[in-house]
Amino acid sequence: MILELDCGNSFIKWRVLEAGSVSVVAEGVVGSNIALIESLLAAPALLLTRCRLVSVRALEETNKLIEALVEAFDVTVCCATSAVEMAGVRNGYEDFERLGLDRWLAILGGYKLASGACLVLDFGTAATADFVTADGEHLGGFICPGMPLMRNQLRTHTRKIRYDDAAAGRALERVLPGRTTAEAVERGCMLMLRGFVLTQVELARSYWGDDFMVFLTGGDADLVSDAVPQARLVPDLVFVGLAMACPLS
Ligand SMILES: Nc1ncnc2c1ncn2[C@@H]1O[C@H](COP(=O)(O)OP(=O)(O)O)[C@@H](O)[C@H]1O
Ligand SMILES: CC(C)(COP(=O)(O)O)[C@@H](O)C(=O)NCCC(=O)O
Ligand SMILES: [K+]
Repeated sequence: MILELDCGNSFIKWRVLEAGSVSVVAEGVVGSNIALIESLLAAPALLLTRCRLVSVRALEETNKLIEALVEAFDVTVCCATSAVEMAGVRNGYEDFERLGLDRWLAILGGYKLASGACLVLDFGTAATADFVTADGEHLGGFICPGMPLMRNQLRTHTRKIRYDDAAAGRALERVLPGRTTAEAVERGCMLMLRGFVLTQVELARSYWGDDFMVFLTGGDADLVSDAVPQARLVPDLVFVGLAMACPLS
């Protein structure tokens, strides 16, 4: 079985595939290396032989995780790395290694699924947008704070914005003007993200007319999906690209 990991700034997304197949045997989201190992040990009947991973974390942190995986499961690990060009896509960054690896993999996945021009939007700790033309030219993209960063900035830089997670969860059931602090902040930040999305779609339309696909991914993608009904919500888009960057024969 193959262990796949997407190590973002806030969470590690993991899943296990049957070797030589696309069927997902187990999956989860965890907050730390230790929690990952514990979840994998707790999952029944996993026979891990290989692992592929992408990380936007510091090298030292990623290496610690790899060591822990090798020690616990004796897996062979393949780490996705940057490239100037892959699967028909040319990295648009001046310095290709500076483009976040999660973005690069989501771009590869999006271009493959679209077979044409695409706009890839990822809503994690940060929110990112990336533009790829029909002939595989990555034009670059945009980065702004995602939902967790926006709400935490308000909580830590004001005296009176304080509310708990339960109130935050309830607040997002509707988008009427907020009548509590939780509602006002949670809905305000969500509308910021939706505004970001609409701006990106407008830009893509100015380049390509209606001839492009929009992909939404990342843990908070469902918060914006109503704003772009034409978009495809692909929660595992980074994993699609990961399989392309780390083929395991
Ligand atoms: N099962 C889940 N576990 C944790 N966070 C989740 C989950 N589903 C959605 N989220 C949301 O996803 C966001 C984090 O997105 P993610 O793509 O994992 O970020 P990153 O890649 O930066 O670690 C959080 O704001 C959280 O509210
Ligand atoms: C933009 C990101 C912080 C997004 O990370 P995430 O929200 O998925 O944890 C990450 O892709 C990154 O660290 N990129 C390097 C800078 C860049 O892409 O220009
Ligand atoms: K991510």
